[in-house]
Order: sequence, then structure tokens, then C-alpha cells
Amino acid sequence: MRLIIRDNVEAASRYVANYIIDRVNHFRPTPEHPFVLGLPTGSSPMGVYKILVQKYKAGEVSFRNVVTFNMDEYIGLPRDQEQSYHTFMWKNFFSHVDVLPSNVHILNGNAPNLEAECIEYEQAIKAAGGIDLFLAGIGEDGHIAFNEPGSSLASRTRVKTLAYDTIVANSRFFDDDIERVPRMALTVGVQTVLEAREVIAIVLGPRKALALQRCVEEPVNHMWTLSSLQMHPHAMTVCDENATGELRVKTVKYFKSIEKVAREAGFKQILPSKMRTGMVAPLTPPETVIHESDSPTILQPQPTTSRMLLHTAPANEYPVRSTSPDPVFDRMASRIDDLAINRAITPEPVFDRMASRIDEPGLTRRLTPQPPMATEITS
Ligand SMILES: N[C@@H]1[C@@H](O)[C@H](O)[C@@H](COP(=O)(O)O)O[C@@H]1O
Repeated sequence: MRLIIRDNVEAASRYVANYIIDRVNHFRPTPEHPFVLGLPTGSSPMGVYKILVQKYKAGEVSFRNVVTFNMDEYIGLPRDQEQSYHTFMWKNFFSHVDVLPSNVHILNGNAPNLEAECIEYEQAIKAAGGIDLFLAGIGEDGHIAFNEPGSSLASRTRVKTLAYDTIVANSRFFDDDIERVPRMALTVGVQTVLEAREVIAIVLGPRKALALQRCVEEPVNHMWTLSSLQMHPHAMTVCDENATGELRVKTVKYFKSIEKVAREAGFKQILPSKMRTGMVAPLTPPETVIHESDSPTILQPQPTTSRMLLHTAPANEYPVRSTSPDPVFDRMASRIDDLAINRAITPEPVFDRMASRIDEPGLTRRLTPQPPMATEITS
């Protein structure tokens, strides 16, 4: 998983919005071959939506051939009520861009048969060709969509009972009245998200710092479902500095340094190749359309495919990088600007004793018995 750290909310939102625009534009979607975008609600993606709307109005992107699937929706909340995710999406994004209403998919939390609604949603995703890019936010407990702690990492779209912590956190949208927050929701599953060709999570503010730490530095764990992104070959988390408060300094430096090296080497991540699968009829080979980009350089991401659409194992094509950032010899510390730090944390390649790094000579002598040829013995 990549971790992109930006100074503040605005810069992180801009990074994500530009990334989405790049992907959509390079894909060159058509009505027959739309770009399929998964979308979240909540305060975290608000800045992204604002910038996408601005860029749409400036003519830099169109959503006409973009099909959308939202992550989740409360159960039992009338769809035109302010807190419903339907209302949120139309108010903050859809009604300001040229997306076709028929291309918008949001789970119906008032469906007469909620189980059937979930199954149909999964089928609709498949019929659309799978999700090209899923944007996600996270909850303070590390949930992705409404996949609360303990959710199966193999879960699919389903009815989910909300954790008390989430009800309390989301009560801010219900005039801080916990009683008004629905107890249940429909949500895409962890596996539904992992099957997208690419996943981006936007994580902002100190409230998310613990969740970010658990999901980036700790092992994959169903108690922090965003951590499942560690298993995705093309996942990226974009956060602001405030959200990094619980990460180790070393982790922050590492992710910043690899981004810097990649930028200097002039490459971006590219996605697995060329094919894009349409609707898959069971037992018949899928129709495959090849979309070669005009100039398949590393700077130009290509439309992608997910092997999962073929009902097989997770996507297992990996990007081909034409540039290796560290072709010969690289030590992490050599990427850090401050020479003093660099010296302090970089063991000498040939001969190194801990004590030799301590400045005080007396202490060094006391801690380190000198070898036979050392000065004290010969003089
Ligand atoms: N179901 C949604 C999540 O999809 C969202 O990521 C989360 C975070 O919201 P916010 O960004 O407002 O913190 O809120 C809800 O729980």
C-alpha cells in the first residue's frame, strides 16, 4: 500500500481529486466502455468532491461516461432526508456535474427486500465491468464503508449492524442526537472493495490517527478493516499531516522518501495491463476489449482489468516499471536530507560497533574493549 502524506486537508483532497481526474481522462470512457468509480460519503471526501466539481466546471473532466457505485446507505432513512447518503451525494457532487442519473448507483436502504437489494448491487457492479477505482473514507475505528470491526475480510454487500462508536461518531450529522442515528446500514463488503482495480482511502485529521496507524503499521486485522488494503496490489492511502500523529517517525519518513524518489525518477504507479472485461456470462468466455494507450509510457496509466471479473483469484497482474528507483545501492538514510541524522542511523557498511557511534570518548572506551592493537595497549 502506498501512503501519500500532504500538509493539510486541502492538499490531500487536491491530490486525490487530480488523481481521479487523471485516471478518468486517461481511460477515455465511452458509453460502451465507461469508467466505473466507487464513492464514499462523510466529511473526508467533501474537499475532493468540491475540487472535482470545480474541475468539471473548468472543462477539465467529464463524468458523462462515468458509472458510479456508492459504498453504503443507512437502512430506514427516507432517501430525501438530509442525512441519507442519497441526499449527500446529490447535494455535494452529482447535481453539479454531468453524470447521468441512470449511471448512479446507491444502495436503497428502504428496499422491501434488503438481502435481494444487496445481491442485485453486487450483480450490477459485475455487469458494469467491475469497479475501476474505489475511493473510500474511514471511520475512527478503521472501518471502510460500514465494515465495522470484526467484519469478515471476505464480506460482500450486505446488511450491517453499526458499532456503537460509529453511531456516536455519526450523530454529529443528526444534531448530536444519538437516538436519531439508524442502527443498521447496507454496505459493500471488504471483498467488494478489494475487487476494485484500484482503491484510494482518504484519511484526514487527528481523529483518524489511531486508525491510520493500525491500518498501516499493524498486520491485516478484521478489527480495523481498512487494514485489508494491505492485501490489494494497487491501494493507496492519502492523508494529511494531522492524521499521521500515531505513526512512527520512521514510517512517515519512509513513505515520504519513496514518493520523493519516485518523483525524481519520473515515474508514477501504473496499473496492470490492457484488458477490460465486459459483462461476464457464466461458462462463456468474456468478451475482451483491448485498449492500448497511444503512448504506453510509465507516465500514462492504462485502462485496466480485474481478473476477479472472471470469477477467479484476485488480480495478479503487476505493474511493469521501466525505471527502478534504486538500481544499484540504496540505503533509506541516504534519502534523508539531514546529514547528521543520516550518519547516526546508517550503520557503516564495513565495520561498525555501537560504541563507535557514541560521541563521548571516555564512554566509548569503557563500553568497548579495545582490540589487541588498540592505542592504550601499544602506547
Ligand atoms: N459509512 C461512512 C464511511 O464510509 C465513512 O468513511 C465514515 C467517515 O466519515 P467522516 O469522513 O465524516 O469521518 O463515515 C461513515 O461511517
